Amino acid sequence: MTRKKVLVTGASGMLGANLVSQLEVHFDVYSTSSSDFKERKFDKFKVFDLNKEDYSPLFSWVDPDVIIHCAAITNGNFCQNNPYEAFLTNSFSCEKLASFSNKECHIIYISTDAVFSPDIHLAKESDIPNPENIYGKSKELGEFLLQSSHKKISIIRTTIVGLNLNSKKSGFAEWIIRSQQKEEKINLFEDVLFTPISIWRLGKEIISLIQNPMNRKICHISGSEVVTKYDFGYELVKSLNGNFDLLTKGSIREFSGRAKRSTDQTLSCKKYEIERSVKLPALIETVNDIKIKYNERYKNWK
Ligand SMILES: NC(=O)C1=CN([C@@H]2O[C@H](COP(=O)(O)OP(=O)(O)OC[C@H]3O[C@@H](n4cnc5c(N)ncnc54)[C@H](OP(=O)(O)O)[C@@H]3O)[C@@H](O)[C@H]2O)C=CC1
Ligand SMILES: Cc1cn([C@H]2C[C@H](O)[C@@H](COP(=O)(O)OP(=O)(O)O[C@H]3O[C@@H](C)C(=O)[C@@H](O)[C@H]3O)O2)c(=O)[nH]c1=O
Repeated sequence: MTRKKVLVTGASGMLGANLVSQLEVHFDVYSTSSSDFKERKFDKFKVFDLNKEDYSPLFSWVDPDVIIHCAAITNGNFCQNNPYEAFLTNSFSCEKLASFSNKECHIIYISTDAVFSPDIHLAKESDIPNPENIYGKSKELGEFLLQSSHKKISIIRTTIVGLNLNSKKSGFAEWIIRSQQKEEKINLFEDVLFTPISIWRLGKEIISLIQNPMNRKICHISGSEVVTKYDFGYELVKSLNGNFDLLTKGSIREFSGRAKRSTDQTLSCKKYEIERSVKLPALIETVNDIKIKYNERYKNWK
């Protein structure tokens, strides 16, 4: 049987780069992003700016059966100050991927908890989005454009944590790890709730969705446990035998001069768990995934 052709966008980013190696075991994987990176091990990669109008160079290079659309501007403050760029990249790329790909192509769009407002605890797929900031609005519009496209689509709303293969990038978990290495104190929000899932665990669910797609267009796939950003940092530092004295409990309210963020970023994944007969991970499993990957890559974290 021929392997499905899968195109991953955002392949130099945290999720995309790791996803390519996970997907390669099962599919014929092509990938793209707006820049290359020195740690890239996979081939069939093309630099392509999704802000361009004409996607023919990308689709004459590959005619995918499935697209996993991970590319986005994820810096919330940048999006707030540059709404044109945020909508162009995060929203209108969806419309262009839909119109340039073949009729049968299945588009999986990685969306976010940030489409919801803090009024909703454990947001369900049936809840109405009401984003707090431009980043969230741009992802909501991306969802809308795909839903209006008449293509086969899956929108995954998630809250990912993980490690970057690309050394030019750094996410939430790396920020905590680096602060430990540099012995610098950091303030972790005690008043922001989320339901984190590791990028590798999400990758497994994405593989299963490619092999056995859902009938629903939107699904929530995140961790099963509600924790604060402080709880996450505490567990991560504990699992790596780090120094808790460097972690301070802080409040998002003390953080001025940045785009507004929701204080409740939690997603309910009950529907997905029931439909797919899976148990999504609790905090300890998510932290353990990071620990395993960190030790694999760097042998010893200090
Ligand atoms: N990180 C998080 O906390 C969360 C992320 N998400 C969603 O998950 C997805 C993956 O996130 P994550 O891996 O963290 O993102 P990253 O910021 O790590 O990576 C974003 C990727 O998008 C690419 N990109 C940005 N602009 C363009 C463009 N104009 N043309 C082509 N490629 C572009 C980047 O390329 P380059 O390297 O060249 O900049 C990079 O490869 C995103 O859609 C995000 O909205 C959802 C919930 C939480
Ligand atoms: C969580 C946190 C952040 N910060 C600071 C440092 C950190 O780099 C910066 C941004 O925080 P975050 O990384 O949590 O970013 P933030 O934009 O809040 O998080 C979001 O990311 C985007 C991409 C999403 O899609 C959302 O789901 C959401 O997880 O705020 C703290 O000082 N303390 C904290 O406890």
